[in-house]
Amino acid sequence: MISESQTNIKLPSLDISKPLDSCSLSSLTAACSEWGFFQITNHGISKELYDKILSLSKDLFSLPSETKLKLGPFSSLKTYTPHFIASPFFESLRVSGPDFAASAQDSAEVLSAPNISEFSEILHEYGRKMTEISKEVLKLVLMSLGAEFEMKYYNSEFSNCQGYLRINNYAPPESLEEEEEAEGLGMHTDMSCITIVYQDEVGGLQVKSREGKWMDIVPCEGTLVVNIGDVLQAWSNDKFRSSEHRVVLRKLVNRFSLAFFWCFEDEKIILAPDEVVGRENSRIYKPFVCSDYLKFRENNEKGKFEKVGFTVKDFAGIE
Ligand SMILES: O=C(O)CCC(=O)C(=O)O
Ligand SMILES: [Fe+2]
Repeated sequence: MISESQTNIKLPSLDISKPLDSCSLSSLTAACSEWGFFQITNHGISKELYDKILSLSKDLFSLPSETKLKLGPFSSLKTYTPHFIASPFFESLRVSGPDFAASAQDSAEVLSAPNISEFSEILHEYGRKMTEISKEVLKLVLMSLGAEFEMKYYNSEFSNCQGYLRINNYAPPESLEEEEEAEGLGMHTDMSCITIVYQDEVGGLQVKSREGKWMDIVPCEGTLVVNIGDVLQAWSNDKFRSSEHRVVLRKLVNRFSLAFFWCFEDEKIILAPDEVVGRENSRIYKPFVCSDYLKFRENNEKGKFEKVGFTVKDFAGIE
């Protein structure tokens, strides 16, 4: 169990329904390099949509473990991560794009879920919307390097990105005392380009500062949390930071989140363009194939999320 002092951080909140002014862009630049986290508003995902996914997903998560394990690590679909893999208090269902409807339907059918077509339709809608949001947000992140970077590199480097969603269900141990916390999801970095999280009002998401202090990312209604992943950190030659983060749970409070990962295609060769590195800086990473890094992480983690020492720098960093 954890007991450390935490502090809140104030991340910029960008209204993505209108063009960003130069002030917002510079706060985005600062947030991407300092925290690797920022927030977005006016994204078009309604609370109703989230609540519908929550209610349908709760039905699935409340099925008996034997049923859910039909989608478990040893089944053919492998869309379900049971308790005790990432943490004892975490389970998750993966819905993959680009055909989110088909992916959701396949899992729901295996579970003989009660509302298969509703589940499939609602995830189609969420996946489609998050795909559009991810593209827009990635463009903004590139613009934060300078206006020309989006024009130059968005189409050539990022147009084959793909998304997948993790529906995360957290339940703290019953034995937890009043002031105690449990790790719902251990410290890790994401392997994506960017991740967009819809967290509920419970809170518990924390990011590690450069000084090693855990900081709370306090939920705010209507606001999604965006973070930079490892492959974008490498592509940006460390101009953007893929920060370690985790989720802590408090007594008797369940938590539910939707994490959407926007990733390079498997065969993508990740290499920071010279212009991104900049003449005055040296190159930090060797070129690498995206799926080789994902395999490196999987093999080294033995099913776990975290483990320091297996970062993109360990994998492709130039000494
Ligand atoms: O549940 C959350 O808020 C974050 C989840 C997360 O970090 C992840 O799934 O990678
Ligand atoms: Fe994460």
